[in-house]
Amino acid sequence: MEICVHGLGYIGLATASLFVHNGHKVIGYDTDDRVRRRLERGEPEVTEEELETYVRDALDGELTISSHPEAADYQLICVPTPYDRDAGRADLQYVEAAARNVRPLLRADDVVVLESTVPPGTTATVLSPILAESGLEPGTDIGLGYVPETMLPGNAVTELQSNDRILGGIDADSTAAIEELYGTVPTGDLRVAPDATTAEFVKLVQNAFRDVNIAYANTLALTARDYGVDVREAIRLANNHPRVDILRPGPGVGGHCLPVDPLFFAERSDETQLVDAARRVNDRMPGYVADLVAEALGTLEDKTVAILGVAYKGNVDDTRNSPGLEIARILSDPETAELRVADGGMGATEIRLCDPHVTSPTLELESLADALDGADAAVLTSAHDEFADLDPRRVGSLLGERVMVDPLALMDADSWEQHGFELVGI
Ligand SMILES: NC(=O)c1ccc[n+]([C@@H]2O[C@H](COP(=O)([O-])OP(=O)(O)OC[C@H]3O[C@@H](n4cnc5c(N)ncnc54)[C@H](O)[C@@H]3O)[C@@H](O)[C@H]2O)c1
Ligand SMILES: CC(=O)N[C@@H]1[C@@H](OP(=O)(O)OP(=O)(O)OC[C@H]2O[C@@H](n3ccc(=O)[nH]c3=O)[C@H](O)[C@@H]2O)O[C@H](CO)[C@@H](O)[C@@H]1O
Repeated sequence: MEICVHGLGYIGLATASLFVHNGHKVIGYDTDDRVRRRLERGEPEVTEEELETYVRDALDGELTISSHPEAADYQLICVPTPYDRDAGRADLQYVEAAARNVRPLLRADDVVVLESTVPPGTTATVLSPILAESGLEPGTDIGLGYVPETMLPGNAVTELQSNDRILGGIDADSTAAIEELYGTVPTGDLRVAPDATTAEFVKLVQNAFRDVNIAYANTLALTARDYGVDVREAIRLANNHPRVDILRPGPGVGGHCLPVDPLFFAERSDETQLVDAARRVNDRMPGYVADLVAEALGTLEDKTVAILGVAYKGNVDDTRNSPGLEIARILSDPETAELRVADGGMGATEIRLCDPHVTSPTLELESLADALDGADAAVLTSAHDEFADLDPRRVGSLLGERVMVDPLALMDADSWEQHGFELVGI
């Protein structure tokens, strides 16, 4: 089957490659010239090793990069859907633009599939009317539906090929046509939703579930502190119950899915208080960690803090909504520092950032040794494998003061304390 994929970012490129690897011809279109040029040269901007090889193989095969979208049996839309905080809703401009690009290419019986994460109802009420302006009616003349992507950054290829797929068409024929396409690739089970809106809802349900569960763990961390209880030990014990499975507290929830997708629920419902509260709890965590740093140092005035990890989680290079960067921002803001430190530190704290996975041209990152050299405290904010092996002797010889803030509990507390460290956890 011929497929045209709109959007060749993290999801679109992986999806295009998945179909190529399973015998389809895929035309890949991205509005960004730079992205297209790199791909035409066979150089995807992908830092996950396995995914990079997977994409390169597809580019060597039947994945053709085009400067314009082309007619195809299936049009797959994998464009960004950011959250517009001022407007308080999803920004669907990229989905709408892709729909307008698809419109003139449509032929009877073609099928349009949206994979981007969207508020429930988007396929039926936003995408469908734009496509209908072609003169071909979705559900009657062409197929239309929604298939969310659920692969985990850091384990992309495995999950791309093994996760169950939810799919929902706007009518039974659309669903059947979408099932026919996704049935050709090795995934887990195909799970048919009653309609596209349910499939959209389920994607949000999964991410909000995780966000709420992490918020619960973070709430427990804050509460346990008031009772002098070790929260990780408490969660470990609680999780022995057959129906309890609490996640891990940490310095905050980053990435561009978990901090954003739950907000899409609120678009057409006033009943999202629990999900909204979870967002607030998780958003509070970087500030809480910054407070712990200030508390451990007594003052932030003239202090130097090394933030180890600006990626939003371990072993990835994505810095979107990164807790580490947010902690750095809070600590380096003199006004915030003044508010946060009992004896009123006024000078901006010097922040040194280090991350072995991030190669961002816009961030000044230092080597581990430079970041730690003479610093008053280190804060471990991404669970990179490289940090798990940190040697307290080496870190102690570099740091000015032996203060290690470890909100992810990566370090063995006993061993670091034996080396004279004040190890601050949550
Ligand atoms: N990254 C993830 O882990 C993940 C997982 C599941 C779902 N999603 C969802 O998938 C969607 C895409 O996310 P992503 O991470 O791939 O984004 P991305 O920013 O990595 O890539 C999106 C690409 O789409 C291109 N684009 C924008 N408008 C276009 C248009 N009209 N036509 C063609 N190309 C266009 C952009 O230039 C960009 O290269 C989002 O809705 C996201 O929420 C992401
Ligand atoms: C339901 C689900 O699983 N969805 C996944 C999610 O991918 P993700 O990479 O965003 O998810 P996480 O790995 O959970 O990380 C998020 C943040 O939460 C922090 N965290 C995590 C666990 C914990 O116990 N305590 C924490 O504090 C962690 O450090 C990081 O900052 O969304 C993608 C896009 O929709 C999906 O495709 C993908 O399936």
